Amino acid sequence: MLEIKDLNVKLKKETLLEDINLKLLSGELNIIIGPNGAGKSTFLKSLIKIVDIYKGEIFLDNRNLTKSSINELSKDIAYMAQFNQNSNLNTIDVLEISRRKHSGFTLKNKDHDLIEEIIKEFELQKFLHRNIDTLSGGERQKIFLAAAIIQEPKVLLLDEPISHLDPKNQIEMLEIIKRKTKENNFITITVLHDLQNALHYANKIIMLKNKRIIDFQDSLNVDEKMVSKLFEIPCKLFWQEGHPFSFFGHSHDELHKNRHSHKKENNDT
Ligand SMILES: Nc1ncnc2c1ncn2[C@@H]1O[C@H](COP(=O)(O)OP(=O)(O)OP(=O)(O)O)[C@@H](O)[C@H]1O
Repeated sequence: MLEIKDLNVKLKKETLLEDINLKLLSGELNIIIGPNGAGKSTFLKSLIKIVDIYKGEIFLDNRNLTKSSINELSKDIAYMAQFNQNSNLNTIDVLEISRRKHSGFTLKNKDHDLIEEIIKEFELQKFLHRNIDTLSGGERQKIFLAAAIIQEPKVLLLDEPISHLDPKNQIEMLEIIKRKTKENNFITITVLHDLQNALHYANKIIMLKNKRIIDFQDSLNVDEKMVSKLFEIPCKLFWQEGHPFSFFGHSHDELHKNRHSHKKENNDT
């Protein structure tokens, strides 16, 4: 279990996170949703100490991580950033370097087997010896996701891991994240802007707004009122055959009415 107690983050005089309290379970996918600038990325960064914690404590399986350095934390926590930096490395180098965080400098046969497995799972064969700086945004995002998962961490932190992917790749990556979380008992925390995918794949939804957690729910219990309050826009939400559908504040003004009737006329002729 990852237990976060009264976590506060300040940058100079500005408070970026206030009184965050959470208990997150192994084997569960927790998805953070919330408006731009709410503090979602800052929260992930505070757990891996890219930003300093001003107040509060973090416990992993009752071990106090609050005073651990980034290097110590990276044995237990893998982090995929929202914006990938250029690195001038080939894909295979990125995967091998990531696996070393788990197994130490000398990789064994079983590490190479796992790397092979991940390459197939993420369909990275074509890019193995390509410099990742030359790859597309989506290709790169898949590699960094594979690199985070291959560390087999206790805690997996993913900041908008599918933002550059097409719909098929988005679904495939979310399926992999969910399955690996369960199989490997990861405590996964993912930031996502897509509400439908968040509700479909998450075990738990963390709602972050104005530096605070305003709700923490089983994804099946999330309702329209909570989402409308979070994003300050009317939201319609319904489930069909196990799939959530959401619509945000569409206005039905003259402009839209004209557009719809125009479309209907075209279809009629
Ligand atoms: N290094 C920094 N210096 C100044 N302000 C910062 C810094 N890092 C973050 N902030 C501010 O803290 C707030 C939270 O930022 P954060 O990136 O955590 O938001 P977010 O919820 O991830 O937003 P988004 O959905 O837009 O990615 C923002 O107002 C941001 O401008």
